[in-house]
Amino acid sequence: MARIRVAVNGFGTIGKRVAEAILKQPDMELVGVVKTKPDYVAKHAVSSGIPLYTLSDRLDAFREKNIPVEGSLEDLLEKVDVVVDATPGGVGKEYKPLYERFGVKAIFQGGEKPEVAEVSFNTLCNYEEALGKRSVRVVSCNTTGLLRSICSLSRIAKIKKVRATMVRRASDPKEVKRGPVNAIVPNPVKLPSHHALDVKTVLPTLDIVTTAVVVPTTLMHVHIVFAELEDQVSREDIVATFEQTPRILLADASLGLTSTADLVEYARDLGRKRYDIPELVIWLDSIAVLGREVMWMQAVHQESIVVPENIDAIRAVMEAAKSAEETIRITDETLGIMHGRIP
Ligand SMILES: NC(=O)C1=CN([C@@H]2O[C@H](COP(=O)(O)OP(=O)(O)OC[C@H]3O[C@@H](n4cnc5c(N)ncnc54)[C@H](O)[C@@H]3O)[C@@H](O)[C@H]2O)C=CC1
Ligand SMILES: O=C(OP(=O)(O)O)[C@H](O)COP(=O)(O)O
Repeated sequence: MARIRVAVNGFGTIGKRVAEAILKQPDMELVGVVKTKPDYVAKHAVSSGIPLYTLSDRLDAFREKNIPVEGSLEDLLEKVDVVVDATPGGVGKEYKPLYERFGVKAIFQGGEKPEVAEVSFNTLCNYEEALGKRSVRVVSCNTTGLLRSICSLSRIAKIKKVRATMVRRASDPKEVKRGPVNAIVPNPVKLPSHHALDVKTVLPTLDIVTTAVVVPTTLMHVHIVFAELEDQVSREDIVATFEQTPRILLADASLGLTSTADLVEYARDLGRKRYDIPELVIWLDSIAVLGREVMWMQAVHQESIVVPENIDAIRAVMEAAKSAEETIRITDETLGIMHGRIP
């Protein structure tokens, strides 16, 4: 069968990771990526063999810097079946009419409003809703983390309600203009935070409320989650469910995995590129059951958690895998994504 021809528009934190993940898929071809700036990232992409394109009014800027480009975004869209839009939040919607004009299916990111796409997406929760769609929005990193654990828990229990607090990282490591440097910032002060609404774009009937603060770290987000279940479920069953769910790792604090810094150090020890952790990490010791209430703490590596979902979304819109299980098997094997306990 012919491989799915894919473009990536926007080659930043998410775009470069998704592009590299596409290169590892047996059923996909990375036809090219679009960069706006003729900088070191563009030069490195070229030297890594990634075909580079730019916006039509930027071609000269690349030539002036002697960075070879294959053509414009429009040239690239002529050649592909799917575009992954990884431009900054809100920019993707500006491109939507162009993608439609070229008859190219589009995967958008969580920084876009839900209306940008026909469906908001998380593989474990609603893979089949995205089958054959023209546009899909992969929800943002915090929402992806919440959805993974909620949909895992839903396998063994009916969830009555979820209340969760997001402790958000201040910026990604490469960003130099964001803060706070020395404060904890309610985000927003007026409750609730937007994350629950985003979860509801995938699970519309779930009773969920979220709050958030931003803290001075770049490594990962941390969530403190409380769920009330319709029936009582044992801690053992909850641990077993998380343990058996793809893309969830359980971290054992008694082995020293007590913070996001330890998780990142472990990813470094694994030799993972950019210390990426596309798995959701749940602290084993934090999982507690009080009657029908369950609580746990989980960590989200914001730069990489949505990468596997982007790959699955490509398969979904092209109907190249009929079920979540089928796409997860390929994506997780090719990207080395684990589940179970660390280590
Ligand atoms: N960084 C994160 O933690 C996460 C980000 N997201 C979402 O992913 C999307 C992308 O975010 P990041 O990768 O973090 O942003 P980024 O700023 O790292 O990357 C965006 C890239 O798009 C380029 N760009 C800017 N304007 C463009 C245009 N008009 N056409 C083509 N390219 C353009 C920028 O130069 C940059 O290379 C956003 O919707 C964001 O909300 C989702 C999950 C996590
Ligand atoms: O935390 C994130 O999004 P989310 O809180 O909407 O899930 C992403 O990392 C992007 O966050 P940003 O808008 O602080 O760059």
